[in-house]
Amino acid sequence: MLTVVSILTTTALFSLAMLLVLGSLLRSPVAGVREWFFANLAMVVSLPLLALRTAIPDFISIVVANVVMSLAGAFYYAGCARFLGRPVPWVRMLAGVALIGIAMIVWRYVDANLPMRVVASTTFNTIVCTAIGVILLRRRPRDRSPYNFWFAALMAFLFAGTQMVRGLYFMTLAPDESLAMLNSVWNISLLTVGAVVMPTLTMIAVMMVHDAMLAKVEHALNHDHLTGALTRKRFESITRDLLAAAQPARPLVLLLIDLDHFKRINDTHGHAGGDEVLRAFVQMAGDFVRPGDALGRLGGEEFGLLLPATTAADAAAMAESLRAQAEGQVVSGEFGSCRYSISIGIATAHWEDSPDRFNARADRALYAAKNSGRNRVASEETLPKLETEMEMEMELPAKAGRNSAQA
Ligand SMILES: Nc1nc2c(ncn2[C@@H]2O[C@H](COP(=O)(O)OP(=O)(O)OP(=O)(O)O)[C@@H](O)[C@H]2O)c(=O)[nH]1
Repeated sequence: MLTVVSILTTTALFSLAMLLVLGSLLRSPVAGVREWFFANLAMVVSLPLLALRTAIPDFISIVVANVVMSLAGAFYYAGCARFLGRPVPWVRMLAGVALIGIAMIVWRYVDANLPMRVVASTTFNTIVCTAIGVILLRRRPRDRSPYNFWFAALMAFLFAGTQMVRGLYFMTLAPDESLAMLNSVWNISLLTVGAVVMPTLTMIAVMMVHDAMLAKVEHALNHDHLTGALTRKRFESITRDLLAAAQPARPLVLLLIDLDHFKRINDTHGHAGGDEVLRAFVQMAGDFVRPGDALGRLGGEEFGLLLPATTAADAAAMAESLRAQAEGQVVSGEFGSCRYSISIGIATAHWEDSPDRFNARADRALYAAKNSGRNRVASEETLPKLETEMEMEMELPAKAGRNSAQA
């Protein structure tokens, strides 16, 4: 038969297992793991102390055990806050834990009252668990699957609910110190629900940590480490998707952007100076990127900007303003300071375009922009029409050829 001791012992063993799992994640760079680890450690310490009631001094099994158990809730909340990049209200939480300690001392040594001790600890748990559910739902990252966050929040609300009901139930009992009231069917049922919730919350925390690590890996795979722009592979995959979805009413435009005379910048300011210019350009271009647009680094100093649902006229205006902004930008750093300019080729997707052909048409425009003196914008639509693929291939020299021809 289930007793308070058997429930506390089982939960302590669950928490120990989760502690070991969290231990394996302590070295991960994800914020919050350390606090969740301490939350479980507090559970592992406090539950046996509660279970040892009558076998050890009351001060340990009542005051210390309840304070440490309250710390578990506070640490769990702190883990969530840190995981979500929010400040941890340590002062308020530790004040709450101190109040629990005072309540335990008063209702054990001044006015012995077991029901009021249960009410005090369940009130604290209800508040902390509600706060956990709220922060998880309100602050969850919008670019990740909401599943873990809803799951954890529902568990936190379930725990808050059972704690509240348990507190209300004990409020109806007469002041007493008889442990028999702990073994009532009501208390055992509510404790059983509570017993699965804390280890489950930790399991979800582990799922959230894995998801956060996956997000970091995905970000590293899809973004160029120097500039933060999308990688060429990711950019090409977005191009394919957007091309497939493009319609005459929602034209797709590609800007191919190349920094002018970048070799000279490297030669004058060193490779580190060149890197700084690349970073500054992407940061500046980021201000032009609207939700749904995609900016990728396609090679050394060549970038692509995809503009879905954009007319050729709007794209040309954006390109011109980007060019003017680059021309006016002064990049400074340890290397000194320098100016740079960009050339831009524009192409609007045709319904029959393959990604390669779309790119080649924008590249043709970029070549025209470079050829006519650099620091310009050229649109493929304004160039003489080419009839065949072969003509396009002949028209487009390899980039190296283009550069040497223009140097
Ligand atoms: N600093 C830095 N330089 C790079 C990077 N990737 C490529 N480069 C340099 O970029 C330069 C590109 O030179 P070119 O292709 O000749 O082009 P360009 O000098 O910009 O000439 P145009 O494009 O014709 O205006 C080369 O010197 C590469 O070494 C990078 O990540 N950092």
